[in-house]
Amino acid sequence: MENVWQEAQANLKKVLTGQTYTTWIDPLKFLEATSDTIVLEAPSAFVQQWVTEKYLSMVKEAISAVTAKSYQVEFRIAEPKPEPSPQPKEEEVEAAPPKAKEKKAEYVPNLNPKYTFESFVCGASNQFAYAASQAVANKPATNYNPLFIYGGVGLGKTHLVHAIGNQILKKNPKAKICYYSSEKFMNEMINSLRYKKMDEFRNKFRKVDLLLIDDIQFMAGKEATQEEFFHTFNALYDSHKQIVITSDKFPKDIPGLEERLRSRFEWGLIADIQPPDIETKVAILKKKSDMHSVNLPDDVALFLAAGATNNIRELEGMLIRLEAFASLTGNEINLGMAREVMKDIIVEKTKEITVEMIQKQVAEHFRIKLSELKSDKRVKTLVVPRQIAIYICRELTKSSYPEIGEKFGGKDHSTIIHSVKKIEKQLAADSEFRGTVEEIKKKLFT
Ligand SMILES: Nc1ncnc2c1ncn2[C@@H]1O[C@H](COP(=O)(O)OP(=O)(O)OP(=O)(O)O)[C@@H](O)[C@H]1O
Repeated sequence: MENVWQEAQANLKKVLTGQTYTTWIDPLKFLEATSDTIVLEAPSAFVQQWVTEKYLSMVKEAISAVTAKSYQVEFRIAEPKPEPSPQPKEEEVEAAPPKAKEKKAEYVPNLNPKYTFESFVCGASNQFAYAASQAVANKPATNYNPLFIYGGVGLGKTHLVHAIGNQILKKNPKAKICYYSSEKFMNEMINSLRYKKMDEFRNKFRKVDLLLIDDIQFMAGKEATQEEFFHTFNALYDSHKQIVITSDKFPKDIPGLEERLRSRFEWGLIADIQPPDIETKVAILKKKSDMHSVNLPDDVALFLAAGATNNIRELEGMLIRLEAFASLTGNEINLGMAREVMKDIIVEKTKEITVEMIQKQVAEHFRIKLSELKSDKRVKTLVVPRQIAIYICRELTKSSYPEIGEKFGGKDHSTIIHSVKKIEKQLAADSEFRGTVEEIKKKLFT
């Protein structure tokens, strides 16, 4: 299987820019494979996170192109070297004076600069967590300490936590900020125990201004880690330093979390992130495509948002797949391309939409009878809805012009073509009209 990964890498090299390949794909090493999963080693949690977010679907596709079978891809972070990661070189020099050590690299903030408040789309589902994060970033360790953000997978917890860090860093470039996943906290603690460096480990965390701990639920059941974290928490809290914690669950619902930690997590503010509504998903897609300087038409954004799960990471994966396809083929993104590229991913939703559903939705929207919509009556109040319905049928179903004509009271295909052209023209010229058509389509998808 190692060969498979090498071949997949070679294929990815052909489609990615040199820098992207060298930075993200080349460092991934094959570790092992089962009948349905390939495990790769990432050199750091950051690389793992980035690849998962940006290139996972491409990686999976590259593997399945070689094996003709689809595999899950899992990552393992490379074992930390005996010296803890943020300042390995410093720590090798045992004799170096402690102050010099601390100044140099102890608090190099491992924040993703792209995760900022500006790049975060605020909607009804995440408004509370967003506002709480901004409050903390503007006045750390004042009102909301700790800030505990919880929500389902891929809903933006990590993004918000980095945004807090980035914002604080912007105001105070010397701020000592430490972002750790609870897993990394545990691994580093184990290593420090093993190499008798616990004092260093403790000091590092206890001197920070802002401690960001992601996915605290992984500490569940790990008593020694919780004990250590408990002391870190107390030390920081007592010296009025801000702590931000994320989890996939409310503190009370994390099994195997010690009571004393749980109660501390409830001392500050607990803010939840709910699954996004369709408008927020569309807004996120539009923002991400703008950031990539890619033109994503509204109807395509709506199609992706309606077909995606609530996990924004998956939504981003779809966008990246589409962008990659458009760039590799040299074509503009449009709805037809999106349906083709997503056909294995968004199967259900596209199949569901039928001519009958569209007719019903349009008739309801314009408050006319279904029989009137299909009739030959030439009054404007019927002609426009009819043409809109025909246009949407052509766009969202696989029906041919004659088939659509048949379902609109036996109209011939030239009438159908004329209707589609008419609507296309009006869509290009009239934004209010575009809004009406989008609204009808949105109702069909939801
Ligand atoms: N509201 C949003 N606006 C812009 N991007 C978002 C938003 N919510 C999530 N994302 C993006 O979705 C991706 C996944 O988000 P993130 O990693 O923060 O989720 P998470 O809740 O921490 O997931 P996990 O539970 O797996 O740790 C990131 O690329 C992030 O930028």
